[in-house]
Amino acid sequence: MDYFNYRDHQLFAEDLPLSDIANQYGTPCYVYSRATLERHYNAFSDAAAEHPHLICYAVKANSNIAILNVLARLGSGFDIVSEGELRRVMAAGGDPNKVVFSGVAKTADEMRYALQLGIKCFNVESESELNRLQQVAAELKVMAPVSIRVNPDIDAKTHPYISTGLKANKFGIDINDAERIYQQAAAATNLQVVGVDCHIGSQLTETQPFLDALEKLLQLIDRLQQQDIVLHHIDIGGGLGVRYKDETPPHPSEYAAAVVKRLKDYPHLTLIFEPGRAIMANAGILLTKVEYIKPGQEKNFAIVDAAMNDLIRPALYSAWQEIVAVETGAQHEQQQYDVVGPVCETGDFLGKDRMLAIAEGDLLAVRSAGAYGFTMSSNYNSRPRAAEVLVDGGNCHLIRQRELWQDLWRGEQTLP
Ligand SMILES: Cc1ncc(COP(=O)(O)O)c(C=O)c1O
Ligand SMILES: N[C@@H](CCCC[NH3+])C(=O)O
Repeated sequence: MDYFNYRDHQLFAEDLPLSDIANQYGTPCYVYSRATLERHYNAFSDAAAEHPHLICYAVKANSNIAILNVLARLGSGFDIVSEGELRRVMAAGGDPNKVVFSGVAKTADEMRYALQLGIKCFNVESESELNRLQQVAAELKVMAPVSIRVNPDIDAKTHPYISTGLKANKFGIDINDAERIYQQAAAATNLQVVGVDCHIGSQLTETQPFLDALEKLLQLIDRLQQQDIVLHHIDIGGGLGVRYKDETPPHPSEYAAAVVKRLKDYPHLTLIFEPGRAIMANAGILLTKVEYIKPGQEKNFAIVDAAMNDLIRPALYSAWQEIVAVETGAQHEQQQYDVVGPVCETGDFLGKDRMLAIAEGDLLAVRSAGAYGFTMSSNYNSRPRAAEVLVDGGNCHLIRQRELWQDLWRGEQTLP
């Protein structure tokens, strides 16, 4: 259920027809629904209400500062993976004290910036990173809050490119080494052990792998407690999947409730979630226009003005996202199309073998595009990046203007 629904054969975003948005802002254009993202956030926080918790929205899913600001107003914290993301959180009015810093390659400069702001904790992913953090914190004469991101070696049963909790993945510290690293952290002069963290993958459609990872983390917490290393929070990462086609992931409230239930004997442990996709994917669509219809012997192509540079998920993961006509009133013949973009790559498609009743000039909406859509977009083929708008009831706000031609070569120079 979302706020992108048809009224009289016209697809709306909340109370606005998408065709009006296309007229005003042009295409391709990302359109987000404030009510949808707020509802998703609240589903997590309501279900976890009885346990101390913090939702740290994963900024990488959609990092527009208007989106971050909406979440910050709800009390959200943020999971970041770079100084750029942290700077966005600050620009959006986020609270640095609710920021957790993940990522396998934090630089000394990034650590310095985050320490000066006073973030909640560093999710440390290797022994070398721990040593570097100690050194940087010592230089600044501060204590760095540390949580070890453990790799629990659990199969998230998702696409291999987005599975992160297996021994073969680059993420986190092997759970079997974790105790030793915690002892090292506890003994360090400028590190303060505050928590434990894991993130086993993205687009998970079952609760069980999360509960299996949680179990391993709790066992580790118990072992650490026996060594007088007491943790204040447990961060179980993000990764909850959404319905793109016919997947049946648990609802955020069901998932959060299952986790909270398991933590009832750990009332002192604050529970942290790092959801990205579950909050944003179905809160956004990519609006695009059919430029040409190109019939063929083997395939019909609907060539649209959005491309893999705008939305790379189909090209990168063979991801399936629903594509629908924005207006369904006209009596065009229904045909099977590959919906493709203008980029010079055979892999440039948004969807294959889709039944659509459309004509040139019609608008299409690619659904479930609010997460890992704009943030993974590029300027390939010198295509300015799309506009982004946020719909709030009957109002529409331009939250990122379409890039201008001169943005394409900003910072470049010809030889003297
Ligand atoms: C450390 C970390 N936390 C949270 C997320 C958010 O994941 P998702 O969008 O699947 O909820 C990711 C990305 O997978 C991540 O790498
Ligand atoms: N970008 C991926 C998910 C990767 C998650 C990042 N840790 C996607 O679109 O599905």
